[in-house]
Amino acid sequence: MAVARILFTLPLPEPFDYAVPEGMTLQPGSYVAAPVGPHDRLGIVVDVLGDDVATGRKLKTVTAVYDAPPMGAPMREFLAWVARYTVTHPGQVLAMALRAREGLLPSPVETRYRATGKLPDRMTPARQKVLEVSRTVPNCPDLSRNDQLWSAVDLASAANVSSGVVKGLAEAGVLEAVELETDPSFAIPDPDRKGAVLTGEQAVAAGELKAAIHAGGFSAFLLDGVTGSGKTEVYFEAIAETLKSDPEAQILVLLPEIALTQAILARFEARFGAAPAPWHSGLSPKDRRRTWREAVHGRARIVIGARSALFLPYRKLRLIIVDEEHDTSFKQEDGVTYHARDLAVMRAKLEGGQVILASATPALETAVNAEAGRYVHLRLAARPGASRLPDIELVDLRTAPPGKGKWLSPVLERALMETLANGEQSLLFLNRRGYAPLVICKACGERLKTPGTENWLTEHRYSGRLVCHVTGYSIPKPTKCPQCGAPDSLMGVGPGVERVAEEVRTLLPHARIEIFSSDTAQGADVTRSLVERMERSEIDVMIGTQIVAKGHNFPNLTLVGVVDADSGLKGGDLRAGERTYQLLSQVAGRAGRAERPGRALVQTYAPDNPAMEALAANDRDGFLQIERDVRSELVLPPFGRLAAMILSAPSADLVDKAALDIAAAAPNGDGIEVFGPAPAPITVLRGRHRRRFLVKSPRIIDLSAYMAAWTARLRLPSQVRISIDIDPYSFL
Ligand SMILES: Nc1ncnc2c1ncn2[C@@H]1O[C@H](COP(=O)(O)OP(=O)(O)OP(=O)(O)O)[C@@H](O)[C@H]1O
Ligand SMILES: [Zn+2]
Repeated sequence: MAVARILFTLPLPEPFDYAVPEGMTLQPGSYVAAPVGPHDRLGIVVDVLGDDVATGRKLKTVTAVYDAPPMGAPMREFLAWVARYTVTHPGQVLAMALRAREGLLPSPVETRYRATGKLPDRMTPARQKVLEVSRTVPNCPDLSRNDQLWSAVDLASAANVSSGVVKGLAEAGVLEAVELETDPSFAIPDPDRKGAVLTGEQAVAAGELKAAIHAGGFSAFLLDGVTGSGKTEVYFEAIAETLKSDPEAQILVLLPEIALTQAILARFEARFGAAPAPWHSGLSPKDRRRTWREAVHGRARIVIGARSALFLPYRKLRLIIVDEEHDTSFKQEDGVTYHARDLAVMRAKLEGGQVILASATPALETAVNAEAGRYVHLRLAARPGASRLPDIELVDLRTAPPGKGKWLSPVLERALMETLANGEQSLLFLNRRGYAPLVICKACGERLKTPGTENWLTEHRYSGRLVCHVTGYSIPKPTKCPQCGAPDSLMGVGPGVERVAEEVRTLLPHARIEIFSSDTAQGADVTRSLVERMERSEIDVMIGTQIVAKGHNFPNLTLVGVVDADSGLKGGDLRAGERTYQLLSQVAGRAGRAERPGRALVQTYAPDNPAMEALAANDRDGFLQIERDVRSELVLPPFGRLAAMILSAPSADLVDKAALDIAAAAPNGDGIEVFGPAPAPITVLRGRHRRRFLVKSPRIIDLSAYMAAWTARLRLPSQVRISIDIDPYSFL
């Protein structure tokens, strides 16, 4: 009797041995169910051993094996690598790969009906009505995909008859029952359809990618092109080449904020004649199960998704594209913390495929890797056709301040009026949702916060509520101060998009104005309609948060105004300058994407900040050079390593006491510095008080191993939880 070593989707430190029953064939990667305690649990086989291992042991037996292609060795290696790197149990990482386990079962089927063309021997008015509604669908091989077929219930209700009539017609052979898969396969993309005629430099970049795909084996590329230079068109060529080179190849495209950028799906469909398989947190359980199953069986050829799509167990992943690779939403901060860009490179390496990191403003980490020759550096310096990069001007708010109670300086006001007069569109960017980011009491000075935390409440006029953007806590706006009881004393301070919209309405009373933020664009339909109206020039001024910054092509947009360029520079974040530069050049890059030239006006109180100077001079490489010098001087990433340990407990006392014990247990290590404990970036989250240690080391040190050794020594009360964040992105 063989023995299977099984890793479960549970936070357990190691796999367990089980007896394989007679007649069951397992191999490494097989998906199985086996008893753990009183229940059957899902797991994968990591190894199959001979019967000598079973000798003298009483083993439980594997219950069932699922009918799915076993998880491949590169994927299993990937999961093990991630567990080690992120200092988590392998079973927890496995659970991320098996998020839609219902996809292990075949698609459910439902019975639908087609009219065969045969007429009933006896016609009645009720039967007549059914025949009028139902369609005569020819019995072709593709029938199982046909969504024009009716279910019995729908057909009966559309014909306004009882379902007995439908049943009778089916028995008489007039209608035929067809079993339809509830989760059909995705249409197969066609790589031979015509793409754009590439410009010279686009063709050079595409040529290098195709050559690498043709040669096979791991390679990594930085596709570095200014906004609107056609990076998407270039990676479409790489996708087409991959599809052509291997009839089973699968391609993963990672995009930030995928749920919000529906336009890209339409672009894929136009290019390949088939919509890609989507994967993101907004999918229904049914769609999730469908994409998961199709990825596992290798039938989803192009998957486009958010960071977690990297953990799908593809059957044959050949190419990964990380679009907007600098985007911080690729960093997962909750649970198993990881950066999808870094993991994408590792996954491609283990799969022996290619990875393309695309950006107009690469992360410093990526730029350094490209310079060191670890990535092939492909550049696109120009926009195709008549389109030019926008001029970026800084508006010094110290010398040209907005009027009292306003947020737009006279320079920006004039530009908005001119743009409207020219029949062109403007975009105002402000990364603050709601009306005002802070509410204070005029009588007593109280700042309204989420109870038990230091998080300010944001005023939302649209909904009449005060909302905490960190915890989600929200209340109707009180009519009197909760602290001193003064009536009508609460006042919103600072600008949010709603307040800026109010100001623009006063300035341009006849303009069509819309707010685009995650509050107004709830759901894919609303988002799509906003984007389409903007594309068709049915909106004159759009006021948006960072969700407008990415991916959109608005041909008639010629003015971008950045309301508060400095907001991202506050706080002691290691990447604050870099992030500000990236976000602002991306927003500015929305202007002038078609024939008409665009410009960007950037309001700032810090025009001599290096990020602002570089932005105005369009000197990205100069900016990266300064960042690089600072970080290498301070031995910060990518020239050194950082890790955080976050501990939390239900009370401040408990967490502070645990922090002392944890500090005392920190192992000594050459060149390793431990800072803290300090309050974590979010001090109180879901009722738990949080503290943080920050660990810094030179590059050559295996910081994951250090953190693992540290946590292994700890014996903590059960109410105290710790989590490790290797290469953290949130500070203070
Ligand atoms: N060779 C070409 N011929 C015609 N149109 C092109 C060509 N290359 C790009 N375009 C068009 O130019 C616009 C910008 O291209 P694309 O979106 O691929 O650029 P991008 O570099 O990915 O932009 P961003 O940095 O904003 O994401 C698109 O509308 C695209 O269809
Ligand atoms: Zn008060």
